[in-house]
Amino acid sequence: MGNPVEVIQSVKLDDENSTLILLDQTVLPNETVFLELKEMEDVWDAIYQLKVRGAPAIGIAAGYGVYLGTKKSTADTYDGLYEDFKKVKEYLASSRPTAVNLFWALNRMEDRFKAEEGKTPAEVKAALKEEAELIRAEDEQICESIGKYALSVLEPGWGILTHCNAGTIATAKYGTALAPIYLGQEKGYDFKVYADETRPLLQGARLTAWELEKAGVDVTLICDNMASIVMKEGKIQAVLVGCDRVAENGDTANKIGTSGVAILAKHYNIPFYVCAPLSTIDLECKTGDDIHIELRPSEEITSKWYEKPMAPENVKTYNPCFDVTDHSLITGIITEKGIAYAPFTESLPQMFKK
Ligand SMILES: CSC[C@H]1O[C@H](OP(=O)(O)O)[C@H](O)[C@@H]1O
Repeated sequence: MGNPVEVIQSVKLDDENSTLILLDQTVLPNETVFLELKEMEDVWDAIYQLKVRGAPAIGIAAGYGVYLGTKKSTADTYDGLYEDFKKVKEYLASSRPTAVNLFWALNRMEDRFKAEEGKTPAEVKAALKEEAELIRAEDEQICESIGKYALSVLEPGWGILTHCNAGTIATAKYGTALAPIYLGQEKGYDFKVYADETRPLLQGARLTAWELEKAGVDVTLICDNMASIVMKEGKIQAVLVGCDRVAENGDTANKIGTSGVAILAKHYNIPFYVCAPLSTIDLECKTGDDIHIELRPSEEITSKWYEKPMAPENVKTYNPCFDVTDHSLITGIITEKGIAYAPFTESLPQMFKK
């Protein structure tokens, strides 16, 4: 039986060489390639191209990225360094709009910068490195805690459907939606995971199936249009998904197709859980209508995975890469502080007070 915790760490800092090391998730499962990035333009591109992806992993990469970008500054005053810091922060913030962890991490790094007011540039840079390392280290503990809370609503031997990839490579370790799978495996829970391939970028086929097979977990890959039949046939006892931004009322933005899975789960009376670190919950967003949904290039639909385009050249396309699952379709939102149940406008803020 494999050991999930040995699954590759997807974001690392090589401070000695001022380098951000990223597992390139766009070439998995066929190649395992680590990118060594020194320039902010390359970090921006890695986030935009989903070379690093998954809300928590994006936040961790942004924390290290803004540290490395600020480390390059030659400013010899606190204020001068702050001007350079803000330029890097604003640049990285423009890479992708939906996953709140990007902005949460960058804002947390700015708060730490401000907490160091009056210090020398060298001292501030050291503090930024420390904060970026804390973001990563905390994420490991957060995901493990989400996994433990999730196990409290699952039974050994259950069929679990998941969408996209909210696994260990999308976080510091364990993942969010996959955390209970890994923790359950260590306890002999013998979950049977059904992974939606998740068109158009196939995070489920390329990443979740790869991660879980590598860890020795029972995983079955299905096309997105098969979610209904596996539920109807009684193969699924729970749905677990990740998230990119949770609004105060519980409306949740996650990979495109998630809301359809939630509607199916409601129809078949199957519990549907969102696994959400508090860093992905945005109480400033009152409802899902306030969440900016990223639109992506047409080629991801028409040609990215094929030697020749599989659609008429220049056909009109629409490629929103997230959708919003209405809070009424969500059984519970599993955080590192506990499970929030409806009414989420009351239960979610309570999670931040624990
Ligand atoms: C714990 S990963 C959360 C979330 O991020 C993924 O989006 P993307 O692959 O575009 O970065 C997906 O929606 C996951 O559920």
